[in-house]
Amino acid sequence: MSQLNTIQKALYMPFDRDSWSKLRNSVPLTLSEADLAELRGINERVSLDEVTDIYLPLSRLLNLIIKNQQQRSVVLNQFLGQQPASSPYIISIAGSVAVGKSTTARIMQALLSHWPEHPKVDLITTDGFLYPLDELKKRNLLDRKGFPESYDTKLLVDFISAIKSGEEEVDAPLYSHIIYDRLPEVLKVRQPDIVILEGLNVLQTELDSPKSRFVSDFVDFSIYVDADEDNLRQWYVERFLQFRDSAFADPRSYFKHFANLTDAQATSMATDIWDSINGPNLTKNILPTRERAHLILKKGAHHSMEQVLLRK
Ligand SMILES: Nc1ncnc2c1ncn2[C@@H]1O[C@H](COP(=O)(O)OP(=O)(O)O)[C@@H](O)[C@H]1O
Ligand SMILES: CC(C)(COP(=O)(O)O)[C@@H](O)C(=O)NCCC(=O)O
Repeated sequence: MSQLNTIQKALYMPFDRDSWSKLRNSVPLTLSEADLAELRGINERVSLDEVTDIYLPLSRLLNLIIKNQQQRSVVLNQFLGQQPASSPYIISIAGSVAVGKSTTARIMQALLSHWPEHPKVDLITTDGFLYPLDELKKRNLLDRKGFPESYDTKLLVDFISAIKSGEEEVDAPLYSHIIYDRLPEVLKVRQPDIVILEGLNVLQTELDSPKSRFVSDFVDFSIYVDADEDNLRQWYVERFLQFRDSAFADPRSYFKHFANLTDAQATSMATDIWDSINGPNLTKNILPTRERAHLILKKGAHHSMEQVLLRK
């Protein structure tokens, strides 16, 4: 198990995989292998053991926390003599590029929506809030994608505020890794019970004005998916090689000229992108937000979760 740093010792209770998995307390395994196949994202490596050992206890914990929140609304009802306005429960998932945020988010979405209450769970990714490609070019930010200044943070904060206010319908902008740009269509968010907001920037507080609000002001429970940089670089390179064989081969792909790279060329290009953009962004802007999360999931080699830190 990794050693805790000083701040982690102060704030978190650590669990190794074995002790965390026991906290599942017989939650039924609600996903079949067939369901899992849908969730595996780009490569098919998520194991059923990972879901049982890590994600089912997490689903149980969130179920208890959310039920507790509902109790609070019963208390408020008694106090006010009227039902308080309803608003969705917001879970955020942060972490480096290629750590597996979107895979984690999709597993959580599936598990949470399988609860007996069948909550409506919407998944939003913050890449939709990157400035459109033309705007990034205008601002000379093409080499800074993923850095705080590459996001329209005001749009993101206004969006999450509208969702939390319980507005009937809110539009979420969508990003495409194929065209490397915002899509013309939007996702209509219509009063879900739970929202999972996934992105490397969800715990960040760098905004333009001191009066600004942060995404975290609207988030009820935050998760940081953590891994050592050597693993992250390797997963980034592996995903780049997979993209070369799939997404880059799409004629609409912004990177279609990469489709014919040899393994060695693609590996060297992905390593360069990591070392010049995603690695520095991790060190400067993402990793420093880790200890703001309510829960840290620490992955070891092969995406296997080896430690869970839960806020005391
Ligand atoms: N639990 C997992 N087991 C195996 N592979 C995984 C797992 N989570 C993610 N991956 C793989 O790691 C890479 C990055 O995952 P992804 O979810 O796209 O990351 P992010 O959204 O953080 O950029 C992808 O190739 C994905 O298939
Ligand atoms: C769009 C992103 C900032 C989002 O990160 P992700 O959702 O993959 O974690 C990232 O995938 C990205 O494009 N980074 C810039 C350098 C690169 O092409 O990887």
